Amino acid sequence: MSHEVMEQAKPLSWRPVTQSSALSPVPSGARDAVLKFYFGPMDCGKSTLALQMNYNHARQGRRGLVLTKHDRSGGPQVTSRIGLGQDAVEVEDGLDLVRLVTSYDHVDYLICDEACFYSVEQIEQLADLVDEHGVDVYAFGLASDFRSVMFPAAQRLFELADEVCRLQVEVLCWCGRPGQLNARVVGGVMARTGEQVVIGDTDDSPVRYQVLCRRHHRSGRLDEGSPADRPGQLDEGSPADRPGQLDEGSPADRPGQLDEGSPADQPGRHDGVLAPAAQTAQ
Ligand SMILES: Nc1ncnc2c1ncn2[C@@H]1O[C@H](COP(=O)(O)OP(=O)(O)O)[C@@H](O)[C@H]1O
Ligand SMILES: Cc1cn([C@H]2C[C@H](O)[C@@H](COP(=O)(O)O)O2)c(=O)[nH]c1=O
Repeated sequence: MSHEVMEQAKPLSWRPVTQSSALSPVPSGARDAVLKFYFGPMDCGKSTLALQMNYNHARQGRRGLVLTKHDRSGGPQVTSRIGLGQDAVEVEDGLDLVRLVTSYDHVDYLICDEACFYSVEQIEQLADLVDEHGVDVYAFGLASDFRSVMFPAAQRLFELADEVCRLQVEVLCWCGRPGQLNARVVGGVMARTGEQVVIGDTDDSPVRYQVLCRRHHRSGRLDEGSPADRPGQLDEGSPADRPGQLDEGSPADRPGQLDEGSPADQPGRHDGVLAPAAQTAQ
């Protein structure tokens, strides 16, 4: 273990258990270790839950490490929009997580925020830590990017985790449906191509992210007033465009009934930053 890694690896969480706690102390190795992945769109409370879980494990006398990569704050920390924060180990490219953890005396659990940005190799190392070292791993992150394509690390977590859990704290699309996917909005237009990783927020920056339901992520409609940005997609006038207003006759209402000719009908087809949809809405 290099000196540099040891320097990074300070944030070991542990608190003496006190009588006033409602939570019982938990002995190390009380059960099989687990790999859990909590996912959801931006702003759905992933980092908040990560910090809460760290707090609870630590106050039950367990020793944990908090890891992150590319937190919006720019520092090696986990920050939540609700105002909580905690120093963390930055998971640099090439950091060996097994070596990191085994350089400590004893670690019961890991909190891994922004796990979607880790390498696939690092996800394998997390599984090794669970299976061979009895360390509980709680990973948090986006499942998919702005194109609705899975991050490689998230995909590996879906494949390997003992449990995956979709978080939803009523982060809604503008239409009222549950927010599921993140749009990247560049100069007011939804991007369909670009770098997979661009750190940002859901504020009103020139490059920002917006949480949408699947329907409006696919059609590219960013608000009630804007028409869809893809040919053949639903627009404001369509009865199928609001929850509870589904029109049985509309081809877009049913999985498997989509019109093959429409680019938006084919998952995985992302044809560039589309023109604002005045040109394309029906
Ligand atoms: N002032 C506030 N009061 C209550 N909850 C808040 C406040 N600010 C933010 N939140 C909560 O924090 C959530 C975002 O949490 P955060 O952990 O930053 O999300 P994520 O890591 O998934 O992007 C929001 O959905 C909201 O529930
Ligand atoms: C969709 C998407 C997001 N990102 C970045 C933007 C933010 O910095 C993080 C997500 O943070 P949060 O804790 O979930 O709010 O991911 C990205 O780089 N690429 C994308 O496609």
